[in-house]
Amino acid sequence: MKSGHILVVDDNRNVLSALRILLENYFEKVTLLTTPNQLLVSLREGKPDIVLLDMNFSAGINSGNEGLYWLAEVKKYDKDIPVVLFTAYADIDLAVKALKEGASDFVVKPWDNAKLIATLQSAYSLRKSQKEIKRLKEKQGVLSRVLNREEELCWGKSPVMQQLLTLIEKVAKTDANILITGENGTGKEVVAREIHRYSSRKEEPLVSVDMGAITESLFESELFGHVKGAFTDARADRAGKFEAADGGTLFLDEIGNLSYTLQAKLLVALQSRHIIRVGSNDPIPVNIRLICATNSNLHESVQNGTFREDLLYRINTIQVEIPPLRDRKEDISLLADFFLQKYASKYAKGALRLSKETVRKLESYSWPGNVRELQHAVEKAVILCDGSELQPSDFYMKEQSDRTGNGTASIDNMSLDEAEQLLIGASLKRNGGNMSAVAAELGITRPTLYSKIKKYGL
Ligand SMILES: Nc1ncnc2c1ncn2[C@@H]1O[C@H](COP(=O)(O)OP(=O)(O)OP(=O)(O)O)[C@@H](O)[C@H]1O
Repeated sequence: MKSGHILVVDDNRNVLSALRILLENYFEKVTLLTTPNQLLVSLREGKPDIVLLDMNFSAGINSGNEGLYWLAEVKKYDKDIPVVLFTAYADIDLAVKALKEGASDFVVKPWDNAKLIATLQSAYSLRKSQKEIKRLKEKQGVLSRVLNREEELCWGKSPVMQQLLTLIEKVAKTDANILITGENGTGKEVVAREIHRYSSRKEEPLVSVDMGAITESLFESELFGHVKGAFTDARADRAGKFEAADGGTLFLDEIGNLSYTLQAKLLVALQSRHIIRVGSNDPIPVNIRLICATNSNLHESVQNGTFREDLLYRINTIQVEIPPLRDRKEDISLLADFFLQKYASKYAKGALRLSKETVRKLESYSWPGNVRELQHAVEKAVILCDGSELQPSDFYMKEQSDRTGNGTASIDNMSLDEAEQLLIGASLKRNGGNMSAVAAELGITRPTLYSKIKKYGL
């Protein structure tokens, strides 16, 4: 099917008639102008996709200056509209000048029909791609505004969290690589989103990759993309997360779980600021701001040879440490109240409050699963409570000894979920939080382990 609108400007009526007959076979609409004086009006009213513009209009003057003048006028009106120039003189200097000034291409008269059509069609394809990119960028802008909308958060009043907030605001404005550390559930991902939201890249995407859930074989394709035919399932070209985050922020969660071999591949991409899609040889430049998070001590991992020192230095220009909830007890009641209001509204429970004894119980618990565990505990209590004041009995927290495997918990009366939770908790403790070791010990994959940790708020 024919598509596209071409505007042809030439003062030779014979040329125009010949072009009309030729071009109408390929384009949906062909507009002809015998003088460039009407060019801007035609651009405004007709909105052509491409312009085919003669270089010389005044009889006897063949300097090409008229063409260059009108080329500049078109570009002033819309810098993206492709302009193909037509000249009777194969003047290479003029062609180079016109291309430098923004012409998409150059055709010499008398023209060869096939070449002229090929030139115009490629200019039209360029126009279509530009329009598509513009449309996608607008869509992405809308989406990122929706996704980056202010999240309802509660930071608490502890000095350590206030300092953390100040640090977040300060570092967000720079392009420095940031390493967020903290136990599971402390809010590392929340902090990464906040840093992105306060940064100059906030209109661009924040792309998260869970390194704990990514398999060794899919790593390169997920991060760097692939070209069609690179492997059996690669049915089309696909961009990876680096490209998706171009202009924005790439958040690599659980970076400590990346194998040594893959760490080297990641480092190459970070150092060169280029990626190469699997199956291709062409480097693609990427402009990303990197934020990583981990619950392990990467300095220790460097010491014991499981994490590359050069990668650590590359990713932690600034380290943001989120303290565990047990070390900021003054925030527990605020957070509990915050989640209480959130879930009371979600589950249409009316006004709810925590009794004094309940607050005491929450504050004296050690919250090994941190904010996530508190959030789950409050949600569960809200769903199950009857009155408007939540009592200690509405909160079921296992003694920490149960979870860590140090105590004398018996599995006789446990559900399958509880036993699983107990086993994972004990293994995590034994292995000092090393996910690979825990997964190996329990005979499950790292992604499975990871999803169970999330599920139980461990
Ligand atoms: N300041 C906060 N205000 C409100 N909710 C929070 C806050 N911090 C964390 N949360 C909530 O706690 C849960 C855990 O947060 P998040 O996923 O950011 O933690 P994490 O440290 O990245 O966890 P993991 O190490 O398991 O990936 C989320 O549901 C999040 O919304």
